[in-house]
Amino acid sequence: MATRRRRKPPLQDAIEYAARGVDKMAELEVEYINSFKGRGVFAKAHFSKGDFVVEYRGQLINHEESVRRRKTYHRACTVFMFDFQWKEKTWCIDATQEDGSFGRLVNDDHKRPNCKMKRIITEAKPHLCLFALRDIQTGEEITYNYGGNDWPWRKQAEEQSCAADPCDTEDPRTAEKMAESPSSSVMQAEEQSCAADPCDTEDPRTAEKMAESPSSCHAVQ
Ligand SMILES: C[S@@+](CC[C@H](N)C(=O)[O-])C[C@H]1O[C@@H](n2cnc3c(N)ncnc32)[C@H](O)[C@@H]1O
Repeated sequence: MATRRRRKPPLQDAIEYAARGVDKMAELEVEYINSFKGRGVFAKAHFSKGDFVVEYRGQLINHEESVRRRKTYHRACTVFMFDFQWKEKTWCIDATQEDGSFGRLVNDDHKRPNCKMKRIITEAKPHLCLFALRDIQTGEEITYNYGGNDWPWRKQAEEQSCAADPCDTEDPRTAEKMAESPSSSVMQAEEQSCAADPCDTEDPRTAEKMAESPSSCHAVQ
């Protein structure tokens, strides 16, 4: 009789990947989509609702340092800086470096995202991880809602979908709109809790650390 492999609790899975600093290479791939969206991350395997998908990896820096860096970076790069709350302070994952990691290449979908960004704590450090909001089929693009409402590409995507010619030609307005983009990210991360997924078994280290942090959602505004 065939035995079904027991699914690893998603929080435990995320903690292990975060500790190793690697991505799910067998289950994810990066593809170039078009000149409007750039690259994106796609599922090479099925993900079940609640699964850990990928970490938004980068340098963990404090608020002062993120303010300083934002002044020096090109504005288009600041979209790779993800602010979040931890221990009643604002922190930032700076993923501006092209380091080959997948999380930084996940695109925004504010209408029908298939993942949600959550904060986990392991080894006394916060990590931002994407978890599946629903089952994700092989071939689907991994997306999450960056939050906010004024990301330039959202308006442009609507304009494009109304346009008669949907062909993929470079739009000079993109660069302009990117330059107008907000200088600080308004993406959102909430804490991954075991209650969110009844399949999770509690990691004592994490639970302990999570208890230290505020229990509310971590809206980044
Ligand atoms: C964090 S990066 C994501 C990876 C990016 N696509 C790339 O190739 O480097 C965010 C950038 O991706 C693009 N992007 C993200 N979501 C998008 C969407 N839904 N439609 C169009 N462009 C999007 C925007 O240019 C944005 O500045």
